[in-house]
Amino acid sequence: MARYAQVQGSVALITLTNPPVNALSAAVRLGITEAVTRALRDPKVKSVVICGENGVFCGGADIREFAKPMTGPPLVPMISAIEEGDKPVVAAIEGVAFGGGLELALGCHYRIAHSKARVGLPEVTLGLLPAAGGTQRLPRLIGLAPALELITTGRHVTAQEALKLGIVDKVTDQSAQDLAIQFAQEVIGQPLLPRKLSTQLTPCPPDVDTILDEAMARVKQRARGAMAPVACVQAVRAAVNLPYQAGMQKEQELMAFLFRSSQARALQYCFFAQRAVGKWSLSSGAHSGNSKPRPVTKAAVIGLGTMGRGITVALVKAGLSVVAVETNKKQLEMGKQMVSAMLKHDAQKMNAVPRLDLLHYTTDLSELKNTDLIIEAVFEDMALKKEVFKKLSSVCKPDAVLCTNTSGLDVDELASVTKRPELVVGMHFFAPAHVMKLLEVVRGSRSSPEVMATAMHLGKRLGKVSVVVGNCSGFVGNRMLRPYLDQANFLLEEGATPELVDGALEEFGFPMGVFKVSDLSGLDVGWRIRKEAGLTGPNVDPKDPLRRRQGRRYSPLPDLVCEQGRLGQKSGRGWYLYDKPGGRVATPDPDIHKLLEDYRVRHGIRPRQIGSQEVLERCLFALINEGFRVLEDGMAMGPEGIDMIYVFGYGWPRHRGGPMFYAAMVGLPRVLERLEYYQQVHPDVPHLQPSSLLRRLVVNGSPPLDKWRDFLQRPHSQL
Ligand SMILES: CCCCCCC[C@H](O)CC(=O)SCCNC(=O)CCNC(=O)[C@H](O)C(C)(C)COP(=O)([O-])OP(=O)([O-])OC[C@H]1O[C@@H](n2cnc3c(N)ncnc32)[C@H](O)[C@@H]1OP(=O)([O-])[O-]
Ligand SMILES: NC(=O)c1ccc[n+]([C@@H]2O[C@H](COP(=O)([O-])OP(=O)(O)OC[C@H]3O[C@@H](n4cnc5c(N)ncnc54)[C@H](O)[C@@H]3O)[C@@H](O)[C@H]2O)c1
Repeated sequence: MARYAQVQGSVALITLTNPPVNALSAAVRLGITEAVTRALRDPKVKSVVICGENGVFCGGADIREFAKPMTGPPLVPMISAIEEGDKPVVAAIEGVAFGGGLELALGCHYRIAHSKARVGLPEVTLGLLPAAGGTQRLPRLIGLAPALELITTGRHVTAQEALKLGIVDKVTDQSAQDLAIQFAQEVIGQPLLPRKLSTQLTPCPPDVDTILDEAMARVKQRARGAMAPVACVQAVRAAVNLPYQAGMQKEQELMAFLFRSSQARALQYCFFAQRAVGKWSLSSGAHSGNSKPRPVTKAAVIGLGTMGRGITVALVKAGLSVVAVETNKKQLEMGKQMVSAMLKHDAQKMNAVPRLDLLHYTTDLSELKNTDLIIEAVFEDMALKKEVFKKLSSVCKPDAVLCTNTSGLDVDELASVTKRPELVVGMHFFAPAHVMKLLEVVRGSRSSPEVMATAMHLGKRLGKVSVVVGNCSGFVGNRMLRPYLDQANFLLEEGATPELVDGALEEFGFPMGVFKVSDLSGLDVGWRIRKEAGLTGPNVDPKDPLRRRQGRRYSPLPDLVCEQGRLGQKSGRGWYLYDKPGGRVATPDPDIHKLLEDYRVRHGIRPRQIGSQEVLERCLFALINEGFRVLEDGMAMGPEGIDMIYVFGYGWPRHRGGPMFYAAMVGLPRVLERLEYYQQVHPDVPHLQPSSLLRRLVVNGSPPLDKWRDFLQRPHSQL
């Protein structure tokens, strides 16, 4: 797990060998410890180089080992032995030096990086802190403020920035290993003490307390209940206020606390779940390993509205040439301007040239003859979309992949109007499409494995977390959102206010509560959908009472709000009041409180005190319950997919792992018991009726989440 060689006569070369990222597993730590001891003891060795195999220095501690009892030599004494030795040790960083990997490099006396390498301390993203001396050595090396920023965000840093910050000593375009071997010979005999970071003081500006206090305020505001960023600041404070050994003690204490936390478990689960969803499989036996994506170099986007613009930007940024088609001349002009502005803005940030040359705009569908893949993003109207798909089917080359960005319409119905239903697939982006990382890849009943592979591969090229989902109304994310929204509205009827509901959800960790999000997206969007579904407007069955639709409880409150012209941020008024149309700062609105009071009087509802616990249980457990139904219906590959959809598309706090992980943490019996309770109180709300999968899991002793698949009656039935 660590290879030892003597090169150039006097240099010991220690190579970490644990593919794919040379994580510091027990065997690697043992290998390094033995190799370093040998090098330090051998009188013929005058200096040492540590590098990693296959162009990767080290991806840090082996995260898989965190769930098991600790074995092998610990990292801290291993790194101390390197630093304390009397021979210069040079780290040759290629690929990445992350987490424990960078901490190992910081224990070395010199660091040389390849120009394409990246370094960083991403432990905070796993609910931890750098606990192999990173919080104590990095501030001593680069100063308080930059160290705080890197450790609390976990940001990856390029070799060039690392050189500027002083994290590495040299950057090369050639082999970092070769340069490190040469360098290791040149520094033999030079004083080592100034290179031993543990012996140095953290350079402190006069306003050190202000910097630390501001950093703490920043992480608390940004982290919304996440513990690791707070602990990171506390550990770095120790690097300023305490001698090295005492600082290390503090680092260990904080790590011990975080290591056992449910937040760390949730974040580490997210790390693996994010990777697991990329490895899709279908019930036919096709999977990511045996299905080849088609080459896509030229793409097209139909409709340059909100979504089309973002999708176009995302495609161009990934280097694809794009034909953008829009029928409405005004929209085309506006789309053009906005796409160019977004590309220029992005390029400016990256110090690059915007690739406007990759774009071609047209109003004519016949210009799509040579495109490999087309993404339709016209209005959410089945008849219109069918017309577009029919045309695409005759205009495009026979093997072109046809994708729809519909939010929830039937992909099979669209496929049925084409001559190539096997080449039709849903690519459901989230707004703004060039920013949001989630992509639902919707499998129609006839979508071929090759087309699934193509959509998933394209998602990866666009930098998305792509999740395969089944073709049901609302797919997975929007389908689960419905019971959540319903519960929020029912809570208003029963006595809550928008700010009470949002407050509880924000306290839980959502960046915005449900009513603030609705104001942001525009209340008319849902209003239009409800009208089309016959839930409000002229198509309502006259026999339905006002608060009942299609046999179940219905809250007309959102419709009443829209009828008053309150459409959300865009009209300056929605569930909240804004300073102007388009304003972003929400303030509670007495008019909404009055509307709610009048409504309750009109319907004879006695308002009651509603607490945060009820808000969370009713909104979140209803959503989770639908998640179990999604699994049961075979619309998702597993709970990991659902969780990644919510973390990357709906603002679910990552440190709570996603709704299904959260249910497992709360305990399935508890979720079931509360759903049963609320269902008794609200028998007219079918969403609260516990799913049979949830019941089955509880009856079977609530197995861990990775075993839930064994309890599905029709695993992967729709995929
Ligand atoms: C009390 C205890 C005291 C401990 C002391 C603390 C020490 C330290 O402070 C803690 C840490 O270092 S925490 C660690 C801090 N480090 C980090 O947070 C870095 C985490 N890693 C990354 O950011 C990315 O993987 C890379 C950028 C390294 C590569 O990206 P890429 O090229 O797109 O590739 P990819 O698809 O991403 O990964 C390929 C495969 O490798 C797998 N794997 C990866 N890293 C792993 C790890 N550390 N481990 C295990 N496995 C790891 C990954 O799951 C995948 O497996 P699969 O079975 O094939 O699916
Ligand atoms: N807005 C969102 O948050 C969001 C999120 C995910 C998915 N979606 C889905 O994406 C699709 C587009 O939504 P949007 O919000 O961008 O709509 P939008 O109203 O902003 O834009 C639709 C555009 O399509 C154009 N168009 C209409 N018919 C056309 C045709 N035949 N050929 C070319 N262009 C045509 C319109 O002129 C308009 O510019 C819908 O299916 C919607 O459900 C929307």
